[in-house]
Amino acid sequence: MTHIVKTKQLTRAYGGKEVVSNVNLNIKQGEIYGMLGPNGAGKTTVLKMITNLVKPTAGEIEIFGERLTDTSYQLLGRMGTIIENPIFYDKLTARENLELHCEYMGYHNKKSINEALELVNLKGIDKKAVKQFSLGMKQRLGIARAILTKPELLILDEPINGLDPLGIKEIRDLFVMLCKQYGITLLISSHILGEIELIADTIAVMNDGKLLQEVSMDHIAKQTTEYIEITTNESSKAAYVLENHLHISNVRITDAGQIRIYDCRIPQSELMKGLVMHDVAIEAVHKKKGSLEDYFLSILNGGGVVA
Ligand SMILES: Nc1ncnc2c1ncn2[C@@H]1O[C@H](COP(=O)(O)OP(=O)(O)OP(=O)(O)O)[C@@H](O)[C@H]1O
Repeated sequence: MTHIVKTKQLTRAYGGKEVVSNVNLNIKQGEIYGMLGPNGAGKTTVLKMITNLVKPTAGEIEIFGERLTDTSYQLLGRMGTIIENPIFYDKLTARENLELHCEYMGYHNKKSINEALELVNLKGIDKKAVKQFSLGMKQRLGIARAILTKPELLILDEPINGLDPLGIKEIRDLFVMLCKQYGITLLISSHILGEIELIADTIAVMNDGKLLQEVSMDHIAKQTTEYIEITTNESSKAAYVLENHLHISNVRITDAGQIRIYDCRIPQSELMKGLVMHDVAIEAVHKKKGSLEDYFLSILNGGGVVA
């Protein structure tokens, strides 16, 4: 599959300290690529390098198959971006802001303003001054501005910051639509897993300037392991019986005192029978699947999940 963005050993240092170290991203055409990591992980710096706002200390960036240089204006013209909070002329209306942007970009297709306003659901209030806009409306206007020139690649830094749940859903649906219907590749950063797990095709996990993992959501779905959870008031005794009498080795007691068995081949009826025979009172037995959150926490904590 063609890669829209590729970074090779991308590195940026400030005052001798690397805030992005040897990052290799591979963003495929037509996908939603989520960059996930806690505040300060280096996500914004990576996005700024990809959009030529910050120069790498070392490494290379390839966009649309071409190497990004100081003079890659054409490549940049094929992208739409929101890096940090979008800034507008507050006294001007939404439409006037978009008209100015078109002029600035040398893009003279006035029809696209209507289309963009419609896509982000701002058509009815395009004549309002931006200073009267809520944060969510400004965010949507930012997206309208970013898609105005019909970019092939949309780069959005924390686009869901500060939105309420309804606003988040609207924006999320918009992203999926832009990707699926318009074939736009989206690169989205976030520090909140829940914001991108529902839409991303691939996720890059960053921490402390490093890329810890680049992994497809399909792969993650297969990796999130199943386990059997037993609820009992006698967890130590239950664990002892499971290990020593039933010879099950992969047993863990959680902080909440529940027992987890990471081998789902053992029939639950057999487990219950064995425990009851050794006088362990059981309240419940369930088969469960590890959450995505567990998976990402294990990556951030240096867990051994390998893509
Ligand atoms: N211009 C700069 N000068 C010095 N340090 C900087 C500069 N820009 C970023 N940094 C530092 O680089 C590190 C990564 O910052 P960056 O903004 O890329 O992280 P982030 O993952 O986007 O987090 P956030 O969501 O908080 O923006 C931080 O420690 C930040 O303080």
